[in-house]
Amino acid sequence: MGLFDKIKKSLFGEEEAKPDEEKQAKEAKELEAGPAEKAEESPETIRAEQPDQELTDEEEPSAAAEPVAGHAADEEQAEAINDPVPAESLSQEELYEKGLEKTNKGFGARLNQFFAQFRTVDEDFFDNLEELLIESDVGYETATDLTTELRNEAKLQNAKSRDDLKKVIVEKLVELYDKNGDTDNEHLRVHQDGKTNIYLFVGVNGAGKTTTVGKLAKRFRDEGKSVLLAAADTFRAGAVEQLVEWGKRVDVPVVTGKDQADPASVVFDATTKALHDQVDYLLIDTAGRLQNKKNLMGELEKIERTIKKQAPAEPTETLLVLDGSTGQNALLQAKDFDKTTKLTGLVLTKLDGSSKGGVVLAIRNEMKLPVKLVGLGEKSSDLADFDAASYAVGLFHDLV
Ligand SMILES: Nc1nc2c(ncn2[C@@H]2O[C@H](COP(=O)(O)OP(=O)(O)OP(=O)(O)O)[C@@H](O)[C@H]2O)c(=O)[nH]1
Repeated sequence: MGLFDKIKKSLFGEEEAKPDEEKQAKEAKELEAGPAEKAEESPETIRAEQPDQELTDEEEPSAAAEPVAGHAADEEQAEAINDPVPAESLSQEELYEKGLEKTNKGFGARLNQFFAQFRTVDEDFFDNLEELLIESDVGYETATDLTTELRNEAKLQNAKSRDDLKKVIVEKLVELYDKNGDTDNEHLRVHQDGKTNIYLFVGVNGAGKTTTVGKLAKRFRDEGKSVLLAAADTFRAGAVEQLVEWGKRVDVPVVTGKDQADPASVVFDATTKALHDQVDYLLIDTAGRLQNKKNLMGELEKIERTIKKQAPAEPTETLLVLDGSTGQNALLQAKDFDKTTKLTGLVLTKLDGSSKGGVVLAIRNEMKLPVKLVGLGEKSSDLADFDAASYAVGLFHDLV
């Protein structure tokens, strides 16, 4: 189903589900019911060799994680990981709608309020709309483009009432996202020749990297793929344990190093193992860092070099994980990280929180970077491929 068919269906309703929708719903169901949710046996934890920092079997794992900004306490995280299989499986549209409830109450409610103030569509209306869009973090350029397009469309469709324009806004948002896209880089890249796919996850503290790696590992395991995780976040105490816990839950081995070990050495060992064992996916979790701290960013460069040296290719994906509630700062993060490690896409997490949502458009418009995955909750099943139509409709479902 095309993007606009989806929007139309959502806006105007449709009696019958189309075949690909049914397929999506079925796939979602299968994903939820996947066998890997409860690991019966602990998978391997592979300790990376640290020639300079030998670790004996007797050594205790690091102390419990200090809560870091954006992090729940350990028990809460364990609880989130141990989510029961939901009684009712959700289709992608339902997952978005449920996940975006809070965002919708923020951004959508503000738009609703705005529409309630204006009865007629005049210049004043468009000026105020532009302001509201800028405040909603879509970015100045995007807000201006969008308002110009809406002005033209309003003329074209002879839309005089505010209600006429509500639907046009959603359509235009999706069109704008689509227009700035690169059709060859919309979804997660996967090697077609059986080579190991290496996904590197980067981002600031607490953005949701470890959680995303865990959720994605579950998805691939449920698809019957072989997966290896690399715990290259040796900086935050507790991060390694958090990933090992995910590994146990989704039955995937994890390569670890000692706390404070050189993350590049963990990546080296993990890449060697992944290539040797010909696993389908190697997912690398890295430490959170401030994008403006040179030495930390240098560490990422080293990790990237390590991968390239071993697998004479780029990482298949270098994904920047962004907290959806960060607003305009997300755009700055994307620009800074892109300078250090060439990004191939974004993961937008915590959209179930009160994210302003608009920043997706700003990043897309300015950096031409696609959002590939979205986090819509803390459970292992709360991960979806980004879908602009579902996103826009989820954002505005009270509005339309
Ligand atoms: N509600 C919600 N919470 C999320 C989502 N993704 C991650 N979280 C939570 O956000 C917190 C931080 O997530 P992590 O995955 O540990 O973040 P990180 O980027 O690995 O953090 P560092 O290791 O410090 O760099 C945890 O409490 C997660 O449970 C999401 O999509 N929705």
